[in-house]
Amino acid sequence: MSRSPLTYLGGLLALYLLVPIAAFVVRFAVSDDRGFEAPGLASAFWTSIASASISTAIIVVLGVPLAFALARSTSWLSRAVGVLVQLPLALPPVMSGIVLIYIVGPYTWLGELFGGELTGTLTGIVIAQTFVASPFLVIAARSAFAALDPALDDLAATLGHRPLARFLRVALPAASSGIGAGILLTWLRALGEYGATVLLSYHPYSLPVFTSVQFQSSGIPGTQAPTALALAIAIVAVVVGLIRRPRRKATSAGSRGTRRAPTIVPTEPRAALPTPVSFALDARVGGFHLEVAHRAGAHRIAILGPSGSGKSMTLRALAGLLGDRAGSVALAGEDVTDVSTESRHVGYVAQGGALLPGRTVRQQVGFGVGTDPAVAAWWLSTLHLDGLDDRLPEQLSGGQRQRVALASALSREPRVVLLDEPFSALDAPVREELRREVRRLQRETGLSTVLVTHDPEEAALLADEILVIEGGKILQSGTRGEVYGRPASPEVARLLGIPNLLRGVVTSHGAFETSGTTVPAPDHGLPVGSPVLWSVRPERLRVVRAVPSGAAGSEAQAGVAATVTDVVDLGTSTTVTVRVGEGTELRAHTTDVVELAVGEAARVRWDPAALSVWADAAAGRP
Ligand SMILES: Nc1ncnc2c1ncn2[C@@H]1O[C@H](COP(=O)(O)OP(=O)(O)OP(=O)(O)O)[C@@H](O)[C@H]1O
Repeated sequence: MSRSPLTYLGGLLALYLLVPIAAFVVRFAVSDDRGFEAPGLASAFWTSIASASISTAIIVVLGVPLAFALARSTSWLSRAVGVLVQLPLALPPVMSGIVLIYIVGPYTWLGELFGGELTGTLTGIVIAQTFVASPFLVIAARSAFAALDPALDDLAATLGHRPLARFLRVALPAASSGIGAGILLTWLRALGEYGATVLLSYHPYSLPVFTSVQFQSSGIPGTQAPTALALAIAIVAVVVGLIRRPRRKATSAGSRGTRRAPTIVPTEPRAALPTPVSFALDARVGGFHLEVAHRAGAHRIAILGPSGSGKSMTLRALAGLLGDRAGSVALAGEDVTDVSTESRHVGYVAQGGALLPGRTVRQQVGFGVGTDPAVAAWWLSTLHLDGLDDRLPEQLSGGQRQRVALASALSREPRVVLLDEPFSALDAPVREELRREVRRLQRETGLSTVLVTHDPEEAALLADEILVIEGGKILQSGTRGEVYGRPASPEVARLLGIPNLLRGVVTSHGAFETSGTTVPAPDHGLPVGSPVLWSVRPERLRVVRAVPSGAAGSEAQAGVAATVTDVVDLGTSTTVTVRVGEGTELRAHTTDVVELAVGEAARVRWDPAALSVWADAAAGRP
């Protein structure tokens, strides 16, 4: 162990906490009369056990829903309630007893209603303990609920589960370890409660009150037995709290023994009808305004945009997760704006592929309301998940998790699947494999998809229609060919990842000048002298070795003179960077064998029709 000052400081506190207990244990061990025969001890012990258990049960039933509500809401009311319910922690317990007397004392309205039975009884002890111990559970459970991934609730909603089912079947199990620790702490606090109890119910004696009475009547020796009992309970409780549920191990198909799941014959889902998604969204979340509209012509669309552009928000709105005020949504022409998420029959694979904690792969894919187990089994097999049925999420690789998330969404036979950057966290080979898998499913099962991505290649691979968005607004939408072939603006070209985005000035209707070089271009209709931005896709450029002027015909001299500045061999293709004119760089991409070297003179050629040209608004001229 390191001997830093921190170790000594921490050790000092540990000693301070342990030495008194050790001193008591030594005295207790050598004592002749430990006082276990004292009248009233057993009754005080059982009174404390019973009252602490009853008050903990009350706190759990009422406190867990309260903690859930506090964790989910960000309203000022919820924040205020969150602070107020912690007050009994800050109030000295005796004062808690005093404030309680104002409500349940024998001469209050409530006290009289119950014939004075709310004080001086077991009920009184329970009331005192419940008041003092509640904050322990509420704080622990609220933290446990707040730590849950909100995507789990969205996932369960899109799988058809209503709010109460989501609370009971998703949130509660996922937060159970934090809540369990809170329950233990609450029970121990209730058991040890003295200050409020002594004011509300001096009789019957609880263990702490009995100990105090013993101390006053017979001094320290009479307190040994109750103290030893309390210490034993505390030790047992701490040990119970430390025991972790054994982690379930993955079991192979052959090792499940007699508890094998019934064999299900996989059944292919019904043929899916192409479901184009049209929408007109207008939603504000925080300070962000999403205003996007699209009338779909295809049933495979991609939403492409930079981080924070509103892609996920669009997908959440399509799933109904932003409520019906977020704008209108139609699936295959049918207006579903007023249809709740649970009934929309839209599959949703959240960013990172959220899976339900503590549930096996088989349970995950069968979790959707109304899911046919045979169809779920078919998707497990189709997505190559055979043999992983009994694995828990943490026992899966990233690619397997993503497949399970997809299988869960598909098993409910949704009309359309919303995929939020489904492959972003995967390494290149797995990403490539899964993309091909989804593409195959689109082709073979007629799967309708809305894909969110910031990867132009992925969008092109998995969608026929592309929406490019930025800042919550659509920059361009259209077919893949339209968007990729003719980016509507320099911003779109940038988001499509086209590296050759350059400035120039129009010199004639078929050309402009960039860095002292004349660039052949399509007839753009801009007046001579206009500043322009232009771009050309790297794969549309061809770089060839320069031949000495006069050594060959005009064919060899075609294109623009350039110098090779970099050659990157990517294995199956090559990227060549060249400098043209006074420092402008162009990047070319080719699958041909490249024999050029850095520093070599070259000529770069392109079909003028391959250039996109825009008036450079930023230059302040038309
Ligand atoms: N609950 C929220 N409260 C306030 N602002 C939010 C909330 N959720 C999202 N935003 C903001 O809305 C904008 C759009 O968020 P969104 O998650 O849709 O972006 P995105 O395009 O999916 O980004 P990324 O690619 O990084 O996931 C962001 O600026 C984000 O900060």
